[in-house]
Amino acid sequence: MKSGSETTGIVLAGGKSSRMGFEKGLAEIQGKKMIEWVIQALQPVCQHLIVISNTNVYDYLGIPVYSDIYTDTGPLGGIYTGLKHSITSSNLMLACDMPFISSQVLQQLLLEAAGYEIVVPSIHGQWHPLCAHYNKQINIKVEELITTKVWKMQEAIRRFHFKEWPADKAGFDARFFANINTFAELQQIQK
Ligand SMILES: Nc1nc2c(ncn2[C@@H]2O[C@H](COP(=O)(O)OP(=O)(O)OP(=O)(O)O)[C@@H](O)[C@H]2O)c(=O)[nH]1
Repeated sequence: MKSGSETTGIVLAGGKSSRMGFEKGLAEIQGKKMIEWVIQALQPVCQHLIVISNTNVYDYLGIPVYSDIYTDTGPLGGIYTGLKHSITSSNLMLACDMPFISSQVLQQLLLEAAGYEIVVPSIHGQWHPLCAHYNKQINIKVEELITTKVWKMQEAIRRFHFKEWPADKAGFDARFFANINTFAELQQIQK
């Protein structure tokens, strides 16, 4: 394990992208792929970066890509695989379809992390568990939840010592946390 002050950025890109119709991390917004926007935001605040995906389309990024240990278990399965491969206690989990996230939000989230197993940002009470801080030590319990089919993120998070961080009260608005799921949403953004 690396020193306590280091953080791993874990990009979740192992979903089916069925609503987008193609691998959504590769969708382009202002000349850059969504996953590249996400990595750009993570880079200044993370010493290590990994991607969790079940294809080789992200190999070109030049950062380690790992495939899900438990398949078809949704984001929680991706979180498990990410934490398993992480070599730091501190981990920023980020979905590949959140291109508007910023380093400033992530930096602030890191400052909120001490003393909790999970810190989940919220905007007007709406949680964003796929842009959140996770301690590696929770992974044994995450595996238990997966194998007992507790796959819903909110239900899973409530089993841990967690904190909700109201990001709106810190001056960040919903746009930072927007995720792009459909081709129509992508076209709207590209206009
Ligand atoms: N590693 C991994 N990531 C996942 C998995 N399911 C979803 N994700 C990621 O979690 C984020 C949110 O995923 P969703 O949009 O809910 O699901 P999706 O399967 O990607 O997309 P849809 O098929 O359109 O629902 C995205 O970054 C996904 O890549 C999974 O089984 N494994």
